Amino acid sequence: MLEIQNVSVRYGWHQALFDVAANVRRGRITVLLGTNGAGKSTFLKALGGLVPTEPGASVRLGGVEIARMPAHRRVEAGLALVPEGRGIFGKLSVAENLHLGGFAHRARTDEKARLEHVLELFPRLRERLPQIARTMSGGEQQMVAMGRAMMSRPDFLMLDEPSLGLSPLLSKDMFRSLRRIATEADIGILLVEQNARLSLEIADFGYLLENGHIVGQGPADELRTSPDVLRAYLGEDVVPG
Ligand SMILES: Nc1ncnc2c1ncn2[C@@H]1O[C@H](COP(=O)(O)OP(=O)(O)OP(=O)(O)O)[C@@H](O)[C@H]1O
Repeated sequence: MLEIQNVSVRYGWHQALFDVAANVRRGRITVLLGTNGAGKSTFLKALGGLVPTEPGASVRLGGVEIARMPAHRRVEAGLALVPEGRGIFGKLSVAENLHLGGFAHRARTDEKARLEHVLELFPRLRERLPQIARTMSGGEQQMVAMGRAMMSRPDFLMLDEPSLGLSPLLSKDMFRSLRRIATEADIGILLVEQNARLSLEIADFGYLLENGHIVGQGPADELRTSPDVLRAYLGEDVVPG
């Protein structure tokens, strides 16, 4: 379990997150929904150690406090982030990108097995290993980014808008891969998504973030039919009664 409490973030005078708390379970998909500027990316960066949190934050991964660790040690502890815009190394080959993902100590001993696992999850990457990453299509680059994160042998995987720029068909494929990663590899997934409809279809649990505050939470199938969620995130008018 990833147990998050009291995460507050300030950018100078602007406070982006206020005492955010959430739990992410292994083998499950947890989605964080929120409108533009709600603080979703900030939350993932704070958990990954890429932006500082205010004193009092607690992030426990399998019982170990990681909130004051630098980013690379959080990866060693088992937390991987696929940032918005994917963050792959465009000039390097697919194989080199994957190799860099396996740099964590926790993954080094079994890099071959890790690579095999990643190539089973994303078979298309196998035939593209020598290809320069930036020449891949958007969907393929997303696979490289997810594959690279998986190479660090994470217990928890955070993804920031993985469906951005993908066609509806590719988004569905990508969400299906996430489901497999969660279930087959027993990894806890924390997903930030604009695509509320698709993400609530595959998620187990969801949190709603607005202006830096958690304003709702519940099982994904309940959120899918909640009038507040329909109105705010699915752009649907709710007929009274
Ligand atoms: N480096 C920064 N410096 C100052 N303010 C920032 C910085 N990064 C983000 N913010 C502000 O913090 C708030 C939350 O931003 P964040 O990117 O986390 O939102 P988001 O929910 O991910 O939005 P989106 O869906 O549009 O990507 C916004 O008001 C944003 O302008």
